[in-house]
Amino acid sequence: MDNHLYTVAQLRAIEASAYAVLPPGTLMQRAGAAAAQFAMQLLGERRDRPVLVLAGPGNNGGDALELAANLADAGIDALVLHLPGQRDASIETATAHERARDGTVGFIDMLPPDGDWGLVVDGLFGIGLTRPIGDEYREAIAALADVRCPILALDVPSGLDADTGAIIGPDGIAVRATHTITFLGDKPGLHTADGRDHAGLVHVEMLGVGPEHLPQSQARLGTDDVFAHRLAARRHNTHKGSFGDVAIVGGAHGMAGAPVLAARGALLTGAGRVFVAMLDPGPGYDSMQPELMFRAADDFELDKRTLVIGPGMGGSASAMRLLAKALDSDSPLVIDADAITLIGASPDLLARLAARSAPTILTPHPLEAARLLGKDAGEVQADRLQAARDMAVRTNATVILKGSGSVIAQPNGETVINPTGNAGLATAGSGDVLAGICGTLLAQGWPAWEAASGATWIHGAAADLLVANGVGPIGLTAGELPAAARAVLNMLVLDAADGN
Ligand SMILES: NC(=O)C1=CN([C@@H]2O[C@H](COP(=O)(O)OP(=O)(O)OC[C@H]3O[C@@H](n4cnc5c(N)ncnc54)[C@H](OP(=O)(O)O)[C@@H]3O)[C@@H](O)[C@H]2O)[C@H](O)CC1
Ligand SMILES: [K+]
Repeated sequence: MDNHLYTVAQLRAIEASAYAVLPPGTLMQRAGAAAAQFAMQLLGERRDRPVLVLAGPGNNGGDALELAANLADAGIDALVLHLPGQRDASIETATAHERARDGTVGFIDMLPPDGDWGLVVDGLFGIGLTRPIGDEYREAIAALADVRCPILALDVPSGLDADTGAIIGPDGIAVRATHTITFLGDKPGLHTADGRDHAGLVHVEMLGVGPEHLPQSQARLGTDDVFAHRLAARRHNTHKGSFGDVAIVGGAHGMAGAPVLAARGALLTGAGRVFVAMLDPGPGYDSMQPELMFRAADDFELDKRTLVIGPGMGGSASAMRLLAKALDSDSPLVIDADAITLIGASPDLLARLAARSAPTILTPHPLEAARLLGKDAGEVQADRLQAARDMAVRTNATVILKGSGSVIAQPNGETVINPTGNAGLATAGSGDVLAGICGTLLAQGWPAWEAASGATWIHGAAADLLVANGVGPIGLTAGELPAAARAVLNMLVLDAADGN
């Protein structure tokens, strides 16, 4: 599956390269036709209902006018609110406007208060949006808040930054589409930050443009292809030592829950043995999961096993000492939570981290990433791909920047946006479970890149499985994730065995 993601600059280059070999207007006509076909699918049985088409000042508006003309030709009652602004339209947009006018497209100059639409199409702005949306465009978008029918965004939901998924601000506004048909290539901004909430289901339409026009992309949308080759069915002749040891290092006084959740995540995704090396003795056992082996962190052997360090670890001197030891070890390492914060505050620990050669994964949330990058969380969220890449370079490790559309980056700049998961993951302890799953995959010999991509995909798919079974997203708890992750992993292994 071509799951590449292209920047606006790359899309402009694709457009220009295709433009050079096609008659003028061809791309827009193809975009309008493809969008109209998609719109008809969304209308389904409701083809007798009117379709509202918002057409903006540029070529995104041109796509919308082409769509409206195609819908009208198919007998649909297409009503266009055309907001051309002051600028002169491009030739292809003027042609599209003429075609719409010459057909049976209706033009309205304001939105009826009680529009009973079968579908609304957002053709206000696409990749050309350069500043916050205002004036009549803002009013039109605000009026969509009460709409109950599907909303189809053309190319990009108007108001969203196609590169970052941030709403172009300050004080910006963006269309909340249920579906987006995006042209010439998929965009990172549709899948991370505010992208998932505003793009809805994304359909990529290449407009007949072949691979010869496509540049090398650095970013991809995650699929299980990235790690499927690592999924091995279990042979009968094995023992618990065959599947690697994982040790969770953390658990300062009063913070026993985090390492326990990480340990359960590791155990239920297949680690052979799971230790919980606690800074503070804590309860000394997990009654729900007696398989977990509790030890005192201070005299626990950190070498020769995979470590997940940070859950509930706090910031004490002994925590720093343990972290330094772990960083200097040859053990595969997952660094989470308080351990990231400690590294962000200590150039010495950062230097030890960057000097590592064993597989290393960091799993920051935006605030932890901000601390390590010396930025604020808002700057990290304003460009999540860049923040994840910067952090991977600075730490010389694979980074999972968590959040809606988690971004996985490695020092060479390669980036994946994870497509699985839902709002239910925004719950205490969810990140601990992810760190544990990362630990298990590293313990089974997966390289850091596949382990990070795989763990993030499985962790999100576990939340999706729970929601599909009526658990959450409201009230979904981290403690429910490990068993769901186990189910997802075993389904993936079966699929891989069946060659799917
Ligand atoms: N070119 C082709 O063959 C194809 C293009 N595709 C579609 O085209 C858009 C990109 O079109 P473009 O005209 O570059 O830009 P937009 O339509 O997204 O934006 C329109 C112009 O609006 C102005 N602008 C920017 N921000 C604002 C704002 N906040 N308020 C008002 N106006 C704004 C800006 O012009 P300025 O000169 O005012 O800066 C924009 O240029 C792409 O997304 C596709 O939908 C087809 O995909 C393929 C064929
Ligand atoms: K749009």
